[in-house]
Amino acid sequence: MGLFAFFNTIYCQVSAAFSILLSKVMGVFNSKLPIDMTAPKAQLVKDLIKSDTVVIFSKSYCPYCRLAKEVFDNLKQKFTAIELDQRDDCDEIQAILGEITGAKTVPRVFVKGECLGGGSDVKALYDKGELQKYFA
Ligand SMILES: N[C@@H](CCC(=O)N[C@@H](CS)C(=O)NCC(=O)O)C(=O)O
Repeated sequence: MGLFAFFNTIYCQVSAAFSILLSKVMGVFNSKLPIDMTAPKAQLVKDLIKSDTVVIFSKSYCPYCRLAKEVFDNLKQKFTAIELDQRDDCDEIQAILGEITGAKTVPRVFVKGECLGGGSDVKALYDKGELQKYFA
């Protein structure tokens, strides 16, 4: 692993830990931030999930997102990546993904509309030969 990738991974781990900590702290004051799943933004996320066989909600600098993309590249399976860090509605979409999947971290990987989890989850499924079954 190169120096940049190493620090990138550390940065991602810290930002993921910070976001989990923040959500726990918020939880003390506000049991759950309201997310309107009937709002147009939630509908947009649902439409994006259905927009391709494989949809990856990603951040362009995230090593786990790169891992997920590599897995699908290895399978020669095309995917749509939505780079949330390049959008103004990044936080809003992550909150909605949190509501839908139970986690707000990136990547959030969907295959045929089903959330398979994050980068490590997809890699584990690939290593076990289970991911391949979705495209058989
Ligand atoms: N085990 C998870 C780790 C994912 C993770 O730590 N992602 C970081 C970015 S690299 C994250 O979501 N940080 C919080 C954020 O960006 O909002 C996976 O494999 O997907």
